[in-house]
This record gives sequence, structure tokens and C-alpha cells, in this order.
Amino acid sequence: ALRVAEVEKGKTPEDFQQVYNAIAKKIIDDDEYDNYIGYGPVLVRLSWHSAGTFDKNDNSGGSYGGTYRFPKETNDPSNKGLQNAKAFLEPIYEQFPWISHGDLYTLGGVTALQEMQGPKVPWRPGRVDLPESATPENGRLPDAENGADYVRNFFKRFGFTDQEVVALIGAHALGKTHMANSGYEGPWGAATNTFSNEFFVNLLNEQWKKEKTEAGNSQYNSPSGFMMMPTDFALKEDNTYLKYVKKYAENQDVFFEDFKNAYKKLLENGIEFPEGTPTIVFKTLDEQEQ
Ligand code: HEM
Ligand SMILES: O=C1CCNc2c1cnc1ccccc21
Repeated sequence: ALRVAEVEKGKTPEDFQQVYNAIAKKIIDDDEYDNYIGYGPVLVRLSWHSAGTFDKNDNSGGSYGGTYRFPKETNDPSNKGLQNAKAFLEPIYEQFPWISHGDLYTLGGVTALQEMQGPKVPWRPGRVDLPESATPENGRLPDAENGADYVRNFFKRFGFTDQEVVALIGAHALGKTHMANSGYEGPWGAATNTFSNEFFVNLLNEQWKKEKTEAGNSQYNSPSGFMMMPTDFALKEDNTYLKYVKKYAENQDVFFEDFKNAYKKLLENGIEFPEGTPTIVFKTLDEQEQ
């Protein structure tokens, strides 16, 4: 079904900047989360998972209807750990009850990314809450125990190119894996709450050893404490993906530009934004007086 954006009644870009600021300030206040990594990475992951159910073949799923708020989707095993991001956003929703859940989940990711020194991602409002009946079935999100062919095929459902896929997975510069959530663990050490091209630099420069986790998954570990999941590692095993991995490891500006475009496409996939829908480039807290 077609998803047409309808901006929340009477709301202006300034209203959405106020939501951005509330989320950004809460990220600063709740800095102890996940051993002081903070909520930034898990908010980015929530925005991706809210959009990652999209299927271009029937235009189902995706960020528009905000169906992550319903138990069936919240409890999808692929979404384990995202309850923390959901709980983080609940008081924001109470403060701004006029916002749709689809707009809230995507805005949470854009705010987190920009406050972690990532690129400015132009964002458009107007996602409209759909009823529980519109919640997609579980199992639409990717499984990390796979190689390059799986990754390429998986992202066909979104209409993404190889370049867009590599750029998007570069979000794994942020945060970490947690054994209780996904059966992977690490990386250890340095808090990864600043957006950069380090995922690609690590992938190319570290020495990797394939090991089994206690959950029976495979992961690649490096002596300096980094890790890669099989779908991460696949990006250097596939010649086409490897071309982009090298490009992004060599030039962070090019990575930021490509990530911004691919992330915007992910968050807006399947939505028709009518003429006159505002495109908002949010100011970071640093860029505002406060
Ligand atoms: C092949 C595609 C992908 C797979 C299989 C995958 C899988 C995973 C898994 C298993 C985790 C660990 C979750 C946990 O244990 O807490 C994770 C974390 C994460 N993913 Fe992905 N992911 C993929 C693509 C993406 C994309 C496209 C984005 C965003 C644009 C993204 C953003 C993140 C972030 C920010 C984290 C860290 C979360 C945290 O620190 O709590 N991932 N991913
Ligand atoms: O190399 C890194 C940097 C820190 N975070 C991650 C890396 C590699 N793979 C990941 C996979 C999921 C979440 C975080 C990471």
C-alpha cells in the first residue's frame, strides 16, 4: 500500500528541532548506559530496525507506520536489546505526544548520529502511525551468520546498490555487540560512540582470527580487541564490496557523504512525501546557543 506523508498538524521545523534537542540532552544526561558508551548507538540501531522491515515488492513494513511500538515487532528476536532505546524514547514521546512513532524512531537515529559527530542527515516528517494489523511478521531483519551473497541478496528488498550496502554497514563503527542480545560479544576497550570510518579501517588493518562464541556463532577477533561478525567480514571477502571498503577506509569525507545518502534513503524508503513537505537539517546542540 502507498504510504503518503502527512506532517503532524500545525507543526513546523522548529517544533521538530525541539524534539531533537530533548533527545540530544537526554543522551548527554543518561551517559552511563552500556558502560558509558551511551544511548547513541542503540538509538541508531532502532532507527535502522524500524525501517529495515521494508519490502519494496509490496511496500509493506518500513519506518512509516511506527509498528515497532507493537509487541509482535518489539519482541522480534532480531530486536533484542532495542527495548533500551524504546524505553529511552518513551519520556520524549510523553513530552511531545503529537509526534508519530515512525517520525520519533527515525528522528532518534538522526539525532544520535549527528550528536556523535556524524554527517548531517536531511530528515522529513510525516510518517503516520498504522494499526497493529499493519505490523510485519518477524524475521525480516538480517542474520549476521552469513556471507556476501546473503548480504547482497538481502538488501535487494530495499533496492540498495552494493555501494549503499557497504556505506550503511559502516554504522558498525558505533557501539558493540552483546552476547545476551545477539550471541556475539565485543569489541572491548575504547567506547565507540563517535561516528567515523573506523569500521573500514579496522576491517582492513587488523589481524583477524575466526573463533566460536559461547552462543555457537562465529566471529572474527583481533589481538587489539576488535571484532567482526561474519556479515561484516564478508565485505572484505567480496571483490565488489572490497572496492568500497577501501574507498571508505581511505577517505572519511566520502564515507560520510555516501552514508548520509544511504541512511536517508533507508529511513524514507517506500514513503511518498508530497510537495511542500519540509526537509529539515537539524542544528546540533553545539551549533545552538545552549
Ligand atoms: C547485514 C546487515 C546487518 C546485520 C546482520 C547486523 C547485525 C547486528 C548485530 C547482530 C548487532 C549486535 C546487537 C547486540 O548484540 O546488541 C548489531 C549492532 C549494531 N548495528 Fe547492525 N547489522 C546490520 C546492518 C546495520 C545497519 C544498516 C545499521 C545502521 C545504518 C546498523 C547499526 C548498528 C548499530 C549502531 C549497532 C550497535 C548497537 C549497540 O551498540 O547497542 N547495523 N548489528
Ligand atoms: O570494528 C568495530 C568498531 C566498533 N563496533 C563494531 C565493530 C565491528 N563490528 C561491529 C558489529 C556490530 C556492532 C558494532 C561493531
